[in-house]
Amino acid sequence: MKQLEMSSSSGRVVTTEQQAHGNKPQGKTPDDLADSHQMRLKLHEYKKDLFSAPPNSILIHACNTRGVWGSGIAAAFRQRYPAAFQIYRAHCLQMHHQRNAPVPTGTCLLIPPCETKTGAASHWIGCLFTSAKYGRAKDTPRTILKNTGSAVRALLHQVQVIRASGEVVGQLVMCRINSGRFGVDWDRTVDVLRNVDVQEGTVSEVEVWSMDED
Ligand SMILES: Nc1ncnc2c1ncn2[C@@H]1O[C@H](COP(=O)(O)OP(=O)(O)OC[C@H]2O[C@H](OP(=O)(O)O)[C@H](O)[C@@H]2O)[C@@H](O)[C@H]1O
Repeated sequence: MKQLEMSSSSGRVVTTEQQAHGNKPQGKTPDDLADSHQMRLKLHEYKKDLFSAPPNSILIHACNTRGVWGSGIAAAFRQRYPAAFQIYRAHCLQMHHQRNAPVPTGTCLLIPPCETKTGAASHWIGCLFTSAKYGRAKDTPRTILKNTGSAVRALLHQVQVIRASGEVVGQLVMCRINSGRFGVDWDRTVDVLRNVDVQEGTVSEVEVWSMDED
């Protein structure tokens, strides 16, 4: 069940899941107090073209684990970043094995700027594996949302490690992941993203750039 935070009459924050199960704790437990101090990922939404992000930004999109950037924004990525596509494809088809050991969903592949064509943008590309397959065989919205939380946590961790190594990694810029071909309402993905826990002093903000009409 979707966990929506809502205030009870006593002012304590409970979840719809607790309500559904008649679980009505009386006061704040130590876990609750720790949780209330937990920082969450901040999202800032803009009406902008993702591909116009500044050099070294990380452009983030949702991917299947089958090595296909076939349509939607993935196809635009394949056209603009053919070298990055080859890295994604090798990750899916050579580093992993489709049948025996596919790329685990809920993980992320972060591809450094690698295009050599004159004029190519120097963007990192963050591939969030939110569904195993694509098209009619895509995962259910519930599974895609679960995978999204894990994949974003994995991405934030990778960015932190890379920055610590001294590499230049700019801002994180995401499209409205899952909201097109994967068929998940954008608002549901926003709920998941806003619940991703972050640590102080680490990456804690993501910009969403989309040209979609609201
Ligand atoms: N050309 C373009 N330029 C700029 N923005 C564009 C655009 N085209 C669409 N958008 C927007 O980008 C957001 C996400 O919409 P998308 O449908 O792309 O992605 P998604 O995350 O739901 O699904 C991922 C699966 O889509 C593909 O599937 P296939 O392989 O073909 O099966 C992949 O491979 C994955 O597997 C929405 O806001 C769209 O308005």
